[in-house]
Amino acid sequence: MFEFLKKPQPTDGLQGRLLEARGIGLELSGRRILRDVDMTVEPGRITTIIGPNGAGKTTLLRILLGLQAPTEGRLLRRPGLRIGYMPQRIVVDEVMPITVQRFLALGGRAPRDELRRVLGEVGVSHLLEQPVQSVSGGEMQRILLARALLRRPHLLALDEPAQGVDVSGQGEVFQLIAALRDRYGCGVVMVSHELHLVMEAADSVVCLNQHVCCTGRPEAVSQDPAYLRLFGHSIPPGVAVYTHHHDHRHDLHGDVVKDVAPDREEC
Ligand SMILES: Nc1ncnc2c1ncn2[C@@H]1O[C@H](COP(=O)(O)OP(=O)(O)OP(=O)(O)O)[C@@H](O)[C@H]1O
Repeated sequence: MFEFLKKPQPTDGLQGRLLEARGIGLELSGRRILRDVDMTVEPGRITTIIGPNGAGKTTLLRILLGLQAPTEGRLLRRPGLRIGYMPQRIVVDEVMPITVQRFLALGGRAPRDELRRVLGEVGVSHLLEQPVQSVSGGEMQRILLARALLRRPHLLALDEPAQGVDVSGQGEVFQLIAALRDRYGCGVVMVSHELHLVMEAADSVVCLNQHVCCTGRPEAVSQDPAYLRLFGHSIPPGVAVYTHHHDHRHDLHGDVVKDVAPDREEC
């Protein structure tokens, strides 16, 4: 944990929110990663960060969680906030096979009943004794989600929770997240590329491209000119458009879409 989070964090003006970022910026090795980002995360609401590849979404999430120190701005956190974090990827040792039970217990003490409970909540309690190396990509996402629930979080922070899940299963993952939010009464902050599902499932959307291009309710964001410039279909062929996961290249009107971010200054 970084020193700046060990110091008492200012909580003035949080007004019931779980987290608030004010003017957050990050420069690494002389390169601007984020600038002047304001956003809030509220209890009982799903806030989703979207944006093109390299927009700084994962980095912003890590800053919100205190895993990365910003170089500018202030972060306000509710005192005693318990966070369950599901990272974008996790390295599983192929040489030392461990069961799902052992894997979930790595973070600390957790009774077997508790492990079974969280796995049950995400629909994979049958995997408890299975080697973690043998589970499918979609099952692994659920196991990581279960791991994030172990601390009975006030805030669930999810980095691409539907990554590696086939299209038909992605909707189920989003429904599951909404159900967990209802069950735990927690806030959710997540990063996602599944724009169609985000627009259905989020209470609030932050469209990021180094800075906040637009933010608000999904209906408003999906009509915003900045959003349409980044993701819209009215963009001429050949202009970079991001509608899905970064490994996918999209063919717009026969033109290969380039895998580079659009003009960052203008979103
Ligand atoms: N530790 C680091 N040192 C230098 N540059 C970094 C570091 N971490 C991230 N970056 C850069 O910051 C930018 C934002 O990365 P980040 O992973 O936050 O983007 P993202 O929006 O989550 O992208 P994606 O959609 O591809 O996952 C990238 O250009 C990345 O190379």
